[in-house]
Formats: sequence, C-alpha cells, structure tokens
Amino acid sequence: MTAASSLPPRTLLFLPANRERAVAKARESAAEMIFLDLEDAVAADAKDAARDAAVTAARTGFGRPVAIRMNVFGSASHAADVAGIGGSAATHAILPKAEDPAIVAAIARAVGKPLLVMIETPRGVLAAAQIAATQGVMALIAGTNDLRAELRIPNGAGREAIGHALQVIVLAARAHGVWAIDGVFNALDDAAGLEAECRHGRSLGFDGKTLIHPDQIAIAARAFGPGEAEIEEAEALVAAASGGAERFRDRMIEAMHVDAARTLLARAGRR
Ligand SMILES: CC(C)(COP(=O)(O)OP(=O)(O)OC[C@H]1O[C@@H](n2cnc3c(N)ncnc32)[C@H](O)[C@@H]1OP(=O)(O)O)[C@@H](O)C(=O)NCCC(=O)NCCSC(=O)C[C@H](O)C(=O)O
Ligand SMILES: [Mg+2]
Repeated sequence: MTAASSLPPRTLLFLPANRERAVAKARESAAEMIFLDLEDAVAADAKDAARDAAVTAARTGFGRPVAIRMNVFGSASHAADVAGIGGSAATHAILPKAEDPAIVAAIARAVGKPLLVMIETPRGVLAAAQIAATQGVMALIAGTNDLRAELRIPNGAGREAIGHALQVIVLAARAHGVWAIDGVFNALDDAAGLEAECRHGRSLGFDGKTLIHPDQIAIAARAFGPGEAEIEEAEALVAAASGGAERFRDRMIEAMHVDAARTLLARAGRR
C-alpha cells in the first residue's frame, strides 16, 4: 500500500487492546480506523496479554482498517510487539516516539505493514521530514501528551504552546505525501472544547484526529467534514471554473482552488 493510495481517515479511535468491553464498543462504533494500543494505555505487567488480545481482536476484524500500536523502540516488549503485529491481521502498525529515520525504516521492514509514526518528542519533531520520507511510512501522528511533557509545558497551557510542532508535522507530512493526523483531546466531558480543537486541527491542515472515547467520534467527524455548505460551494466552484484567474462569488480563484474543491468532493464521496 502506498501513502497516497487511500483517503486518510478522519476519526481514529484509540483503545487499550486488553480492554474487552472497549474492543466490543469499538466494533460497533463509527470510527473510520481503530487503534489497538499496547503502549501507554497498557500497564507494564499486562503487555503480553494485551498483545495476545490485540492479535485476537484483529483476527476477528473491525470491518475497517485496524492498527496496533507497539511499545517504544528499545523497550522490553518492542521486539515481541513487532513480531506479533507483523504476523497479525492488523492492516497497519503504529510506532510511538519515533526519532531516528534509520530505525523507523528498519521497523517498517520488520513489521511488513504500512507504518503510522507518532511524532511526540523534540527529536521526533526535528526529524519529522526525514521520517515522513522513509519507505513504508504512511502517516505522521502528533503525540501531543508526550510532546507537552517533553517540552515541559505547564498544565493548562493552550495549543499555541505546541503550534510550531504541529505545523512542522503537517509540513513534513504534506512534503512527503503521507497522512497528517492530530493528537488526542483528553477532556472527556468537554464537547465544545473538542470541537474547537478539531476545527483548529483541520485549519492547520490535519486530515483527521486521534480519539480516546466513542463519544468523541461524531464531533470529530463533523468538524473534519466536509459539511454540506462546503460541498455545495465546491460543486459550484468546479462547475463555474473555466481556467485561469477568475471571479467566483466574492473572491478570486485559480487552478489550485479548483484542485482543492475536487479533493474536497472526493473526500465527500461526490466524485
Ligand atoms: C479514558 C478512559 C479510561 C475512560 O474510561 P471510562 O471511564 O471507563 O469511560 P466510560 O465509562 O465513559 O465508557 C463508556 C463505554 O465506552 C467504552 N469506551 C470507553 N473508551 C473507549 C474507547 N477508547 N474505545 C472503545 N470503547 C470505549 C467503555 O468500555 C464503556 O463501555 P461499556 O462498559 O460497554 O459501557 C477510556 O475512555 C480509555 O481507555 N480511552 C482510551 C485510552 C487510550 O487508548 N490511550 C492511549 C492513546 S492516547 C495517547 O497515548 C496519545 C499519545 O501517545 C500522546 O502522547 O498524546
Ligand atoms: Mg504518546
């Protein structure tokens, strides 16, 4: 599978692989992609059981792409995770805390599945472009919790504190044709905050958002759209465009605006 061969998912639901009820809930959810976690959501003494549970869950399938997140390179569980994920029915693998493109390349080869790579350390951000260019990498995912911790950003600081890193991740992903996926929103009961953060992520250029609870799916799906008004405008723009600079409603459009409208319509399944 190449990076550009499929539309990026907008809603990507994380869950601890060893939480049976969450696995059942994920199966009936509307998330476009399922992320079974073996890393930070799983306690140290449950790593082997979680790996077995992830492999079993992936074998049953979710009716959509499913990825398993391995433990970090150098950890006690990493090699067994790579082998387990590689032999599983998961469609994708997730590598957390990536920093070194050579190591990313080796893991992509070893796991033998498209690799979704988390950028969540300062060194990861600084190497994001080389990582995105690495053979086998299909996505960059912002790991905003780890990044905030690594940067020593105090609790309560807004997204502006990691704004530069988020833009680097989108730039790197776009430069190398891989998906750009935004980080999770931790406040489980703050629907308005989640919606605002999704809209902010989309405004930066992210394709979709990682989520941590089924209640977040509909909100993120709506924010990443496209909505009916956007679809209507894109259809009208494509129909009106005749090439070169011209007026469309109250603004100038050129070829790149037509291309963007076509991309949006493809995303909406209209063409
Ligand atoms: C955060 C949670 C631990 C909260 O759990 P809980 O209090 O049990 O939630 P609810 O009671 O509201 O759950 C209601 C039902 O929904 C199911 N559920 C909950 N979360 C999920 C989920 N993510 N996927 C599927 N189903 C879910 C519950 O099982 C309940 O179902 P039922 O029992 O049948 O009624 C919990 O939401 C959770 O564990 N979330 C995911 C945590 C996770 O995966 N973390 C790792 C990824 S985040 C990260 O690491 C990002 C990155 O690395 C970074 O650095 O930023
Ligand atoms: Mg993390």
